[in-house]
Formats: sequence, structure tokens, C-alpha cells
Amino acid sequence: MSNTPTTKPMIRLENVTKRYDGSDTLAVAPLNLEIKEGEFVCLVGPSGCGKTTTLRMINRLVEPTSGTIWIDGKDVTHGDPNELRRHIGYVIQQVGLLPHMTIEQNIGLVPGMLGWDKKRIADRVTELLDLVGLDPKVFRKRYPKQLSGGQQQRIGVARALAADPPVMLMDEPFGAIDPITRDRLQEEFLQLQERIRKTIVFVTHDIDEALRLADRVAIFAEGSRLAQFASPLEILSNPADDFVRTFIGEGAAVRRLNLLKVGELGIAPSDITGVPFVDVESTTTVSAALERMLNAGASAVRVRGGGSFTVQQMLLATTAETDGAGAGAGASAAGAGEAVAAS
Ligand SMILES: Nc1ncnc2c1ncn2[C@@H]1O[C@H](COP(=O)(O)OP(=O)(O)OP(=O)(O)O)[C@@H](O)[C@H]1O
Repeated sequence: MSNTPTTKPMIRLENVTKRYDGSDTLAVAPLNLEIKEGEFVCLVGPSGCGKTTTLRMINRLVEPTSGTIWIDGKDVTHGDPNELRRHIGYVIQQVGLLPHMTIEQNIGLVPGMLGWDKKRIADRVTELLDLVGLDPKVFRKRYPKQLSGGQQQRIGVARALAADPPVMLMDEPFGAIDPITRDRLQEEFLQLQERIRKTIVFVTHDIDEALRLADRVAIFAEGSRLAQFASPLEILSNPADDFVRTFIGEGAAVRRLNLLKVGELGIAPSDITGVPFVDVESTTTVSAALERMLNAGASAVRVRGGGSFTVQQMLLATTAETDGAGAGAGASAAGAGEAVAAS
């Protein structure tokens, strides 16, 4: 269970609002949101709906107008914001590395403020560069401008992780990166999260990025109304309203195949004697299994440790998942079926 979210709440927003000075309207209307320890939550929605404001209220870069924010059971709405920020990693699109400092100095900034000794900081820098896939011998003495955009963003992640904070806030971290590098960074980041299991709040305006990365997605509508807060599978299977349906766009049924795993379909094994098949893992997604079948001219799969079945059985089970509101796979995803936390 170490790589799945726990049920312990790590971040809780209670009736939180924000009205910027000089504005008549609320940038964030009363918002209630609970994020569990180790959970990866994406905030997604159209421009101006309050995603960044919500994120920045969690580390108090923006002060809430009213309401309470709890982190790990502690009211953090009052107290020293600088102290709070030292325990929350923060990654932004512009990366924000200090240009006159080496990568090592950039990553070591917060540990330095926390009073770590030189050796401990140096060891941590080595560990983090390894973790984000950059050779410490090559990169630690370089300056930010000597790195590509993707490498700088990896350093941004390493820096945010430096003091091992339990919570990470990420604001469109991959937004300015070309699509191919972005795809790779998303994949790497998912693998990283499997290992480190931080509580992550991640802002994006890209619903596909949210559906790919998150355990649960909070879809904001205009005026920061929380339209749905549920697992990606639940959102694609049962959009809460027309706004969510329009926001996720076309092709929900096919996109679900990227999320459903073969082993979660609950198919009774069948005899596939004489039918060409491919071997898959129970964790292989249905779309990956179909791809492999198409490439191999096969029409069945043999699941390692889990019987065999035909492509027809697989597609039928996928449809049943849609009708049954994701009973099998949905139930295994964090928070599936949870009620919409209305704002
Ligand atoms: N510093 C500010 N002063 C005044 N109004 C602001 C400020 N920052 C944001 N706003 C307003 O608050 C509302 C929410 O903005 P916010 O940046 O949180 O939305 P967002 O969903 O993150 O948008 P985007 O996807 O475009 O970044 C918007 O109407 C915006 O104009």
C-alpha cells in the first residue's frame, strides 16, 4: 500500500474564498476540498476560474479572504507563511531558477535555509539529480542557462523536493515545454510519484494531462464552482453535468481505454485454443493490449497469472464498465464515486 494514497486527509480547504483588492467578484467562491495523504490531485478548468489562486492560497502566496486551510491536521491560515513554505514544494511553469547560482546551489537553497550542513546538502543534491534522471557529475556545477527547458523543469522538481516536503504544489509545470518532452516529463513524473508518494496539487488547463496524471481531478467551472471531483475513470464514465461533458470533449469512451487495466475488467477466463494471442500483464491498459493485438494480428490476450480471453470479451467488459459506473476499475481508483464537493 506504500504506493497508493492513504485515507488520511493531508490538505483541507474549508469554505475558502478569495476576493482580490479592488474587485467586486470573488476569484474563488466558498470552496471545500479535501486531499488525502499521498494523493495526486489535478485542478483543471477554463482560464480565470480560480485554479492558480486556489493553489497559491495553500502556501499563502495569496492570502485567503475567508475560510480555513488545514495541512496535516494543522490550521495554516494564520502563523508564519515563510515557515509554511519551507515545508511545501512549489513548482511553476517559469521554473524560477536563480540564474547566477549553479544547479547545486539552486537545489540546496531551502535545505540551506533550514540549516542543513554542507555535506548533507551535497548528498541530497546528488540524490535528487539521480532521482530526476540528470547525472550529478555533469549537471551540479552548471548554471540554469546551460540546461534545456526540460532539464530546467526537472531541476525545478528536484528543488521543490529538496527538503522532502510532504506536500508539492505545481502550477502548469510542463505548460511551456514542447509536446514530446512534455509527454516524457509526465511519464517520468508519474514514475517518480510512485516512489515518493507526495501529496500533490497540480494546476493545468489541459484535461488530458489531468486525466493522465491524477488520482482525482477537480474540474472547476466559471466562478470557481467545483463541477466534479472524482477519479479520471469516474469523470470519463459519469460526467457530473453538461459543463463537465463539454469540458472533457469528444471520445470519452475511447479515452477510458487508456485508463482501464486488463486485470480490472473482471472477465471470466475462456478457452482460446487455436486463437492467436499476445501475452499481457494484468496492469496493461486496454488500449495497450489492443495495440499489441493489432500489431501481432492476434484476437485474444493471455494475462500473466490471470487466464485468457478474446478481444470481444474485453470490449464487452469495457462497455459494462461504462454502464456500471466503473464498478471494477473505478472502485480501485482513489476516491472513485465520491460525491461532488460542491462549492
Ligand atoms: N493579483 C490579482 N489581482 C486581481 N485579480 C486577480 C489577481 N490574480 C488573479 N485575479 C483574478 O482572479 C480570477 C481567478 O484567476 P486565477 O489566475 O486564479 O485563474 P486560473 O483558473 O488559474 O486562470 P488561468 O488558467 O488563466 O491561469 C480571475 O478573474 C483573475 O483575473
